[in-house]
Amino acid sequence: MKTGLLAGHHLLLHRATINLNLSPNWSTFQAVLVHRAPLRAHVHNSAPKCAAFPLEALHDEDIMFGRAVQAKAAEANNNNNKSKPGASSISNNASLKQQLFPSSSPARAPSVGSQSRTSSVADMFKKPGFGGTSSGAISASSRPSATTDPLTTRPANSAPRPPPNYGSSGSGRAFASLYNASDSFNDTPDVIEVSMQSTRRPQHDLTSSVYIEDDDFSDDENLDLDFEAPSALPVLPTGRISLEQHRELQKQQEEEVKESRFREPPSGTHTSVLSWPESSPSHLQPPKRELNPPPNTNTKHARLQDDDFDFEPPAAVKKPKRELPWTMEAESKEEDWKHAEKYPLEKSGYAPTPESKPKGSMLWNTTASAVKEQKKQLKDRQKSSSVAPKTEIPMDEIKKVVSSHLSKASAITLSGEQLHVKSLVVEKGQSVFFTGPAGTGKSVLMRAIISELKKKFAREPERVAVTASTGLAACNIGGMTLHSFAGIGLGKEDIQTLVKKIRRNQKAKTRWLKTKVLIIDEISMVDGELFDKLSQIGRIIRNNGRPWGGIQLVITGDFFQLPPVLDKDLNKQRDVKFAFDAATWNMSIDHTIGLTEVFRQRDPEFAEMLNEMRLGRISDRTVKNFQQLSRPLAFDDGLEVTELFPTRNEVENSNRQRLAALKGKIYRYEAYDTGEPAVREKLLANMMAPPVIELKKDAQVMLIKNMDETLVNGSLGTVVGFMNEATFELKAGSDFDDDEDLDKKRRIKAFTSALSNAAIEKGDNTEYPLVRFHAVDGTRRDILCQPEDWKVELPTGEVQASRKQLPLILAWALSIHKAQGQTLERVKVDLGRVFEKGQAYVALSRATTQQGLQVLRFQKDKVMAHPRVVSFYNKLYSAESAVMKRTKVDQSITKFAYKTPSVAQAITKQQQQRREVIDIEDEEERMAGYG
Ligand SMILES: Nc1ncnc2c1ncn2[C@@H]1O[C@H](COP(=O)(O)OP(=O)(O)OP(=O)(O)O)[C@@H](O)[C@H]1O
Repeated sequence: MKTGLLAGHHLLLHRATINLNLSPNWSTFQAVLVHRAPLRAHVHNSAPKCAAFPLEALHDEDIMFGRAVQAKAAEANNNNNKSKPGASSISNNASLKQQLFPSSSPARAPSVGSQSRTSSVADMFKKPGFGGTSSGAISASSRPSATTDPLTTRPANSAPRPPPNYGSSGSGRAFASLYNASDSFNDTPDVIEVSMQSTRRPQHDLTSSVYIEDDDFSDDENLDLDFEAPSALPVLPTGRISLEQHRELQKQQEEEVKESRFREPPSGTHTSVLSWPESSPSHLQPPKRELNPPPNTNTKHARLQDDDFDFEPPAAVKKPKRELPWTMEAESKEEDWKHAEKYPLEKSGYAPTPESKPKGSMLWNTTASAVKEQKKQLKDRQKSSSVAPKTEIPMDEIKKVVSSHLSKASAITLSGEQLHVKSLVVEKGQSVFFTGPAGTGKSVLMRAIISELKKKFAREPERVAVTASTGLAACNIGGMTLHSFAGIGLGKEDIQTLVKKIRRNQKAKTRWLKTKVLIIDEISMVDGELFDKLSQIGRIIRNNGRPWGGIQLVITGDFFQLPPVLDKDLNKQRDVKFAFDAATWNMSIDHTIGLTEVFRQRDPEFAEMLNEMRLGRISDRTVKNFQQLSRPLAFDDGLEVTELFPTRNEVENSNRQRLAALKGKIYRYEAYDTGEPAVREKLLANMMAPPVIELKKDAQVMLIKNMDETLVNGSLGTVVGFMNEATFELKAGSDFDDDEDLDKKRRIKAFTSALSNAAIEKGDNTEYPLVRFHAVDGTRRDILCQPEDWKVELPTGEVQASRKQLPLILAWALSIHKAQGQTLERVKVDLGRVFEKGQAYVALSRATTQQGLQVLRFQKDKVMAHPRVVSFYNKLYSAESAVMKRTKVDQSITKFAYKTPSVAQAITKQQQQRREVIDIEDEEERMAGYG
């Protein structure tokens, strides 16, 4: 239905651009027209290449870019203050604060942010490349490649870009690398309320400005309709209603439908708010009274996700059930059980009080087999009542109690700088790159952002695309790889071919069109060429001249960690190209933010040692300290040391030996794979979940799927036993704290016993590992690990292979690659075989303390930082420091970052280090030696 609407809108657009004498009643058309207007304007101005511009001549897109900016410039020029050079430099100072490391001064962010955005627009327009007047405080040279040819990049190892001119500021060089904010790329408002005669639109005569080519209609559906649901959607009745009430309601709705169908639009105006594309006319009416608001179910089962209980349809839609779950089997729908199987406690979500039976189940309406079934149920119920208490238990209460018992893990509270980033992304809709040393909470922050964005776009989940550079990292945040998102396969072809490929792939195309926010995790492993390609593809597929076609980017990672994996065949000729080397990097991001508070290592000395490693500037003292960490680790609390190796073979050997050394029965779990046998094996070869996993009691394991906020991919645990689901529920029900309400204990115990019986009767007696996890917030949680699904999607979007397996791997040993992103309390690293830049830093920075770290064969020259990465961060830090000096915000930063004395100390040290970095001009040269 939606597709039909999309195509319809677009068709109207074409009609409109040819002939403006269109019916004014089509509000949706107006919105589309406005949305597309800048593009059409461009099409006119670069007319002869209308259809071919994105594919044949990339520099034409710059023109498009320029045109879009020009339109904005007209607005900006109206504001004299902003366009005067003096005013520009003042606002640049302000914008500098905001854009460099705005996390440093969150309190100032809102006002400064708005100022900076305004000034940056003005500056942007003044660039010669954009066709505006050119006396801006930022010279065009600050972004030479952007204004001439966005895809022409300088050679990987060439000299840094020429420093921009910031007037009197001596620190402008750094500013260049960070100067990203630009209002010229602002999103048009989501709800567009505009007249056809709007003066805000560019002064183009649309009737004569458009060249329509034969194939111009071929991508009619390629519209990004940024609809916003009307503010007043009807609320479905959620409580029980009488038959009369129901009839009354129905009548009322029918009348409304009739009315709205024949209602004439107000005459003399072409302005109207977009309607929800899939809504019936009645949806445009104010909401009906809510008869019975749904119960507020905030508590969760330990294994449930945030919104698990949101699946429940309103009571008026889904028939409330009075029977306890184990008596419902015969009549429950397949979906109910699927869901219940996944989340056992969902079974308890039934209303306890009798409900009037639906028509079909009345006695006089019932078939003989149904009567038989009812008798059976009655019998079952009587049987259960020998276990369950006589009085029926309110299931909501049970659910609440069980959940509160099981989810004891408390959520992490975000720090000030993390909150600031979240607000920039979620509330202000800015494109942000947040970075920082290992352990500064980038992943935690990203998870929080994703969760907020999912809430924000709850009605249109497809608006948020969660991706990461590698499958492993993607798995970590519940997303897909950037390649999969884009539908480009390996992405080796040129842009033109890739665009064709995507257009043939309906799912990928839809993803590109629907996505409003694109999350990219572990950016350090994204190739710069790929970044540029995707930015261009976004512009083409979405028919939008802004970078990435106007998609908001949320990017994180630390370029000092693992670099992109080079394709041995294709990239023999060139050095690694980081995402920040991409020609479109600066223009794609509004804010670059450095997180400074290290959470993983609370010991300032250790944090400093790691920071030296990160920068590749290791003092003799630090070398000595690391060498002293070669002693063996010994603990008697059951948690074993995790060994990190550079290669997979080393990892497998180590795990095999450790398992063999354990006594006890082996439990073997074979994966259930699907897919064409010919390709299945290959596709599933790199999957984190192994084809077979053998476990024993006391085996050390790592969770490879996210369960909730604190039990995440990477959580380490120990197998404490094996049991079936029913036994586990029984344990959960009986194993309460002493201070729990006795009555509740009794109820839960009764409930879980009954559940246990039901499961056994169902014949589900498989024993799964019960794992005691060490959650990321420091709590311990016992989880019965049952099989989960992993899927491999082809670029066509089809699932080509899947695997069902326990979400566990043996974790005495891990590869450094797999360990990226993890926090480990006991780590042993042998640096002897480290071969990649950033590898040693990733490995050692997994540890939380020196006491929990053993390092073998530490050599200074094994610790390599890429010189261009060093240079990139030098610019960030020196730019930030310049702002700090100029605005004297040091004190506020210290205050802002202050948490505990030890952390404050660490922060102060980091600040000192940052200032040191400013003065190491020759450091880059020294670093080049590592190349
Ligand atoms: N606001 C916070 N309060 C308390 N602990 C936090 C906070 N943010 C992160 N942490 C903890 O710090 C540790 C590191 O967090 P996280 O893995 O998100 O860091 P990171 O920057 O992604 O590290 P890396 O770059 O190594 O992947 C985790 O144990 C996490 O629970």
